[in-house]
Amino acid sequence: MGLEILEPNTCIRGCCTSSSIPLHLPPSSYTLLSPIARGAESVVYEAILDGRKVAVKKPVLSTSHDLDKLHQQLQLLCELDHPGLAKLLAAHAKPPNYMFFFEFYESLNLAEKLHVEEWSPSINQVLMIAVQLAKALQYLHNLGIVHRDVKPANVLLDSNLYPHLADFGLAEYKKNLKEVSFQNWKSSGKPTGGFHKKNMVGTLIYMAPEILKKEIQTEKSDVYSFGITVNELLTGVVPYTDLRAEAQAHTVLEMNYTEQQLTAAVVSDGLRPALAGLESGVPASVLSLIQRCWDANPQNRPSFSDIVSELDLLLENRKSVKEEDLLPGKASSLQDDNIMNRVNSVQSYQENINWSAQGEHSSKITFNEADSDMRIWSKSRNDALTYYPVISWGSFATCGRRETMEDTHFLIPHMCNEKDIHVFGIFDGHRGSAAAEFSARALPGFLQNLGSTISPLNALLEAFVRTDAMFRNELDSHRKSKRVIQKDWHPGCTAVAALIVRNRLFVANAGDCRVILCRGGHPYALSRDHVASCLEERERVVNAGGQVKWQVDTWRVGPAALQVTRSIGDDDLKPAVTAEPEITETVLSSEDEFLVMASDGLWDVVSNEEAVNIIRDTVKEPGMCSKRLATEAAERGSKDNITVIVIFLRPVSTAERIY
Ligand SMILES: Nc1ncnc2c1ncn2[C@@H]1O[C@H](COP(=O)(O)OP(=O)(O)OP(=O)(O)O)[C@@H](O)[C@H]1O
Ligand SMILES: [Mn+2]
Ligand SMILES: [Mn+2]
Repeated sequence: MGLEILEPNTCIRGCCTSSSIPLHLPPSSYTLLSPIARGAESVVYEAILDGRKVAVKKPVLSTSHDLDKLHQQLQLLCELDHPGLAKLLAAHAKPPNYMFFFEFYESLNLAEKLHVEEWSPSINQVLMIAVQLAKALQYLHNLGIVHRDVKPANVLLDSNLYPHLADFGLAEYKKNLKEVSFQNWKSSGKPTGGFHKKNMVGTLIYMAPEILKKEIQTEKSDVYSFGITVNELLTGVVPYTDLRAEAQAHTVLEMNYTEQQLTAAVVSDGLRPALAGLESGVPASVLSLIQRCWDANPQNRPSFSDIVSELDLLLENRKSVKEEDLLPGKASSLQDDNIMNRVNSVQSYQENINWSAQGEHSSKITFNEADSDMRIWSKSRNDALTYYPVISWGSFATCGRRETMEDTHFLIPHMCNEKDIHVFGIFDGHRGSAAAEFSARALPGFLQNLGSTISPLNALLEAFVRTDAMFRNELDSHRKSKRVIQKDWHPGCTAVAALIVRNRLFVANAGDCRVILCRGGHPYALSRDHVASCLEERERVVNAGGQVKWQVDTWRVGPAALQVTRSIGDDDLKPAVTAEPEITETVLSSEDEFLVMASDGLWDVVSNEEAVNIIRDTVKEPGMCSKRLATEAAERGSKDNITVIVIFLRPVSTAERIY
């Protein structure tokens, strides 16, 4: 088998030539099958060429500039021959159908492999891929070529999971780089991949600061992108998202960063993706290499020949442990497997800790002394004269546009079989859902146990504080028992609880969930948002020894860059980020219509007034009202989890229920 080269083997302009790659093909020699990818600048098809499966890239040509670019890319591709680069087999370089025929790489691109297939490579697999990529880039740089679009989506894997760098759409000779304006770059630097969820900024996240600053780029810009890519391989996390890294959730997440904000943070604040953790078994030398690769100053970044020799040396050392396992595509070395197995089992255990059950259990064991028959908050003598609300309740919770659900809630009407005592709560987790899951069980448990001994207000206060202490305690003991290995994992949650004891309503809040009361048709906030943008809270945090900094777009607390200033958990930020709630007490009367409790996913996009208005024209059924509010918030673009509880405080007429 072999493709015939028809002389003269040049493109129509005569600028591209090759002695080995055919540059025009008779239509009978190939068959286009289905498209496999559609970019802004090309469509890639599966195809058969001379009996063999290939990938055909058909550039979108809309301007003469596109044609110039195509010829430039073809000239470049004709020059290249390296096992780490996607191999050009043939081209059709004549109008009207310009096509590039590439070797077909069957195991997806690295971005899909990591984030769609959720592949987690062993450390040795990462190192193998890194060194092959580095060699391919070293080869390019030696030819004076800068790739300028190094990212996982442009790394194609073959059946052995051996990487091949593809997509030379932005590649340039270094000597021409000065003439390439940022404008050109930007127009083709579009986001890739359907899995690339909403607030991601595509290619931007792999771009070196000097490019973002629109300064002149050098081959060291590829080194930066390489560093980001290798870290993504190790963490499995799309840079600057919390896709799979609970540990960094609040840092960049709340975050719906705009492109400008992210750019500003990368350029001026030195923001980088969360570095892979040592505990995952990554050699420290690799972490240091990644950090040098993404150094803000291009001159401090190593060259690819430095990178290749460092990685080769490292692989050599690991190889001495067990020879044959280092072949590409094969399982990692024994030693590595042991580490990885341990890590994996520990990680899965960590994920498997049932925080809800732990919460339930914790609130029980500490209070076995409490008498379960004791009545909570028993009536005083003149209670007969007071107004009692007649309640109905409902809730709706959705993870919205987020990948994971970190909100939890509980509904406990008629607590301890008391017909006029009810309690409801919402917890909005961050850096994972552990704290929220734990608290949704522990907090009402504590409250019930405390009910027979102290006032409702003090019981709420105590329940918050104890839930927090108990959660941090549990987390600590899991850390000690090595069931939680990520030492830097500090999950937390905000919490709000509404306790109705006959005609008295207590709302306890720590964080940015909110409760409003509709009284006489008007909304009244019964809680205050505890966020660092609130001056009073900021001062409280600072006085308690915490650090508050303006970061990117708002005030944030501590290295974790938390926006909330009170929470359960977050043990890295205690005591400044306190779990002590602010509590309001309201005496209910016949004027009071309903309560709306919700996580910030609602309040970010729906005002108190709007919430009241929406309920006004919704069927008077609390579950429906909750759902309506959450749906409205989602439609308005809330990017967060949304939990809503609606509690009617007086009977609604049948007519109102229907209309
Ligand atoms: N040789 C190949 N074998 C298998 N799949 C391929 C091949 N070439 C490209 N693809 C698939 O098509 C996708 C797009 O290819 P490529 O990056 O070259 O095109 P592009 O239009 O420049 O894309 P981008 O949107 O990244 O600019 C790749 O991510 C890969 O999934
Ligand atoms: Mn691409
Ligand atoms: Mn491209």
